[in-house]
Amino acid sequence: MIHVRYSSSPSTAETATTAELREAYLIEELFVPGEVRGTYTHDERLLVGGAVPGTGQLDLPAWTEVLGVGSHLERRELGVVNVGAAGHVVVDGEKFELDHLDGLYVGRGSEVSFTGADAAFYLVSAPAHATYPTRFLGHGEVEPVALGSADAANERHLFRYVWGQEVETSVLQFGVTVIARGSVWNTFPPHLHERRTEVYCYVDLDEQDRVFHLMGRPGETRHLVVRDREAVISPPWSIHSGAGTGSYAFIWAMAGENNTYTDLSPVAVEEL
Ligand SMILES: O=C(O)C(=O)C[C@H](O)C(=O)CO
Repeated sequence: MIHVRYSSSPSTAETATTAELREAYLIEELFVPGEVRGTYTHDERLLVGGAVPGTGQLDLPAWTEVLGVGSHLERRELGVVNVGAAGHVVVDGEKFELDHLDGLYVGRGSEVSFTGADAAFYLVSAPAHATYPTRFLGHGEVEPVALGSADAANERHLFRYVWGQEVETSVLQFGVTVIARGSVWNTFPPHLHERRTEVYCYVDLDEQDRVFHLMGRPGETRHLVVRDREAVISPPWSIHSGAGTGSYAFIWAMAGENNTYTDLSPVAVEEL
């Protein structure tokens, strides 16, 4: 099953009701046992999905009605992060074992399938102009960048899996940020990147916890209340930040004009 979201202007968000905001930017029910589900956004033509194989095997769907191709990666590259227990991703016959929060980059042109009784794979694909090698990205093998502080309640570790360095991609960037125990804030102070769209997928929240995700132009922020394994589309004009009621992590993924991680504009707290 695939859904399509169209691009929106900041003024649409500023006059939207809570229900309209959620319909436009929040992605719910991505992870359903026995299915691969996807949402395609016209913002940078990013596609995010969830694959929950259960006892069977799932193939990455072509979603021809939306992508216009016979195979999903005919014109795209793919990022995968396992948000469940250990499972396998098979790429052109080669089997990769992914544990919780391990990642995989898959280059253009490959065929992909998923197995793992308790695995849940988060997927993000973007248009690609070239083919780059598939790479396993072990969560434990990536040196994290430490950000924030306990005093500011924004201490966190940013695991950059694919960020325009080391692993070659066309436009895709993604990684995982883990909030330290006792801290609540992600991406604060916030930033914008006019040349890229980003999608956040919040994971590892307890059932009763929520993240209050901040979005919108800096002077006109709105919020979305987000549960475990839900994703939020962040268009180029929107900040993307949040505070959680308990511990959590999130997968960030971007595509756009370039794959230069540092091409962003900090937003001062005074501007909010
Ligand atoms: O906690 C953070 O700060 C982040 O994870 C920031 C993301 O990497 C991001 O927004 C990239 O533009």
